[in-house]
Amino acid sequence: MTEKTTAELEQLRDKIDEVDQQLLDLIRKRLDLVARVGVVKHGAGLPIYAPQREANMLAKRRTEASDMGIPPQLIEDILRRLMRESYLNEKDMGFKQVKTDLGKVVIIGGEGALGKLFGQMLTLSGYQVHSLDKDDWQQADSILDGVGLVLVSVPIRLTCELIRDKLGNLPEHCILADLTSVKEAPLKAMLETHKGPVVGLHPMFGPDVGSLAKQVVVVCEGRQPEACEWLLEQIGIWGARVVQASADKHDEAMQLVQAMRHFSTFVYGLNLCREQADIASLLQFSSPIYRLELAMVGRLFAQSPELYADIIFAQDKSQQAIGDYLDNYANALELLRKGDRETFMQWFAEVSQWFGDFAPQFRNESRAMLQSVNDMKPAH
Ligand SMILES: C=C(O[C@@H]1C=C(C(=O)O)C=C[C@H]1O)C(=O)O
Repeated sequence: MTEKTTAELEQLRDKIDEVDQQLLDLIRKRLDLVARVGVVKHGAGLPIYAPQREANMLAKRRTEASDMGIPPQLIEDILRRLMRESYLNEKDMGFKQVKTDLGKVVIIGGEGALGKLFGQMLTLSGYQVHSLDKDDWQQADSILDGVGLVLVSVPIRLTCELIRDKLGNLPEHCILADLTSVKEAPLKAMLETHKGPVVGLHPMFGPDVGSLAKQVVVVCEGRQPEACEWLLEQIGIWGARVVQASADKHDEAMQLVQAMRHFSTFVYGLNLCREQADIASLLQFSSPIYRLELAMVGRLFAQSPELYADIIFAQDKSQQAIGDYLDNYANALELLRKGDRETFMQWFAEVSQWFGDFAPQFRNESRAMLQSVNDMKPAH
């Protein structure tokens, strides 16, 4: 069905089209300038992401927007979206190589998605990168000859055994690092197997990020941190923030951040499936927050069962965290069964108070997210 229109409306729309074309010209101009920034940064070895510059620029544009009767949040949204594009653009220019006399980088599991991403970033930074996968172990000696960094990026359940079985003979100066999402056990395996520099890394993002700008990489110190410093600087140049943590603290946080989170998402999906929910009609009735929630649950099941089984089953201690969740769920369900609204509201207030300033902060952050979920809804 064609939409209704009038001659006057069409005239105005022609003018809007002209303005949008001017916007395109301006965006092209901005992208070209950003590409030149990429070249300059590459030459000077500067990080792709410049938070101070962004904050200053956004503050100025917001004030100018206000003066012009434009909502400041509108220009901020537009600029943030453009800046996301800048990171991708600047990335293609390559990055400064922090360590020029490293020798080879060998990524074990370099054909996996995360291994590939790190391989790409290292190659863009001028390193000679080789991948060593399942079928390559006969040629391991030649692949590992002259290696300066070994990056282990294999499924969690294989990591420790692989380190112990295969990596006992690395050159003493070589850095041994891993990208596993638990840290205590792999770090222990690396320290026991290799005598040289060791560092544990956990990239807190999936392989589909496009650019590392603003992403977080957790770093757990192993041995000879001074020998690993260049690697952290290199990751910083890719735009990521390096967060130091002890392996046990990291793993403890992961019980909630990963194991519990993914497990409850899994159960949510399992429940929808077993209840035979009709997703298409749920979407029709969905509010933005429900759409976002369904998207977060659904995206889990678009990925590999092994990956999530690995993360959830990796730590025995996760059972405790997940068990506690079940207890709280059962207790809350009991209130519902008894019709005890009073206690429900008391608990609610207790949690609100405990969230403190985070509660309003999250409310603001989620408002912007929910609005963009609504913007992205397909036409019906
Ligand atoms: C273009 C730059 O790189 C990044 C992108 C920016 C942008 O698109 O305006 C601003 C700051 C940086 O995070 C820059 O540093 O100026």
